[in-house]
Amino acid sequence: MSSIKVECVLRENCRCGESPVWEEASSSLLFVDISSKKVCRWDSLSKQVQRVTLDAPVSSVALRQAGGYVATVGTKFCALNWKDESAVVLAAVDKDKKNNRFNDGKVDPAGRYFAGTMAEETAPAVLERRQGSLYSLFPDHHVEKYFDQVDVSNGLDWSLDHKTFYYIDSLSYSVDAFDYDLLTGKISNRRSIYKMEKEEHIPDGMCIDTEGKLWVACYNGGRVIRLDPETGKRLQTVKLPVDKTTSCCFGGKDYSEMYVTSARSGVNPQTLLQQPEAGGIFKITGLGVKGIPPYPYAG
Ligand SMILES: O=C(O)[C@H](O)[C@@H](O)[C@H](O)[C@H](O)CO
Ligand SMILES: [Zn+2]
Repeated sequence: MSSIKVECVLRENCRCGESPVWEEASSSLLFVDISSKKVCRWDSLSKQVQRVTLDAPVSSVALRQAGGYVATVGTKFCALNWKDESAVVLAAVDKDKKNNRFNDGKVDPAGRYFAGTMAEETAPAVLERRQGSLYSLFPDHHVEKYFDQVDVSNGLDWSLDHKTFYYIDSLSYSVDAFDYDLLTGKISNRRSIYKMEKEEHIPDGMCIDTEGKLWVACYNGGRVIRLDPETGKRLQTVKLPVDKTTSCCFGGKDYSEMYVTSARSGVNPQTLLQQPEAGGIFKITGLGVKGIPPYPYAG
């Protein structure tokens, strides 16, 4: 008997909600609205939202060990001071690609901030292809580039033993794995561990659970799917009441709840009537599996 419950906890009307991150210290969910250039923090206790608007599309946010946050803003890795709403540039990438911006990002278990880029879209999933690259910002603020030729750099996470890096380039319709060397931050041996089914549409954001299984938000698919990276099999599908589900993370008490972001951009007017919560933040309870706390950026 399933007791899975999906509820819209915040009707934020995000144009492109992304990068949900649980901040345990404040019982809050951080997320971004990329095209609105906003970082948001939803307090799960008071239900209040604080919003900080930056001067360029902000595609991911992460905790910072020193306090405050880091975010990918335009093509820059930035430190974000929440109180005075200021962003300080730590490093810039893709300087020769004026039409590029960062997309999804996440911190690795050693405190490096990984994020990839893409060409700006003219419509959802319509863009100049192979313009993106994957980077990471080390704690000393130097940047390493892993590879280029990326279409839409998206979901990423690490296995529980830190020996595998999982990565999604959305338009490949594949979830990939690499061997990961935590000590050096190097990746190698790329392979696909899951190919999307037609009705699952585009793989977007991703997170891992305490059993080492991957959860992938399916853009246009209105669902999150649970994958076994060892067997390459889909284990579970949880449907949401909006099509453009963009990313997911665990949070809440003991990381037993899942939070899912969504997008409103590109949803046509008729669909919006049936999906008024498009662009909202959803909470899934009763999954029976937990997540792990996000790693903070160590620099
Ligand atoms: O949310 C993101 O990661 C991108 O910025 C979005 O624009 C969509 O996911 C993309 O269109 C699907 O490929
Ligand atoms: Zn994404």
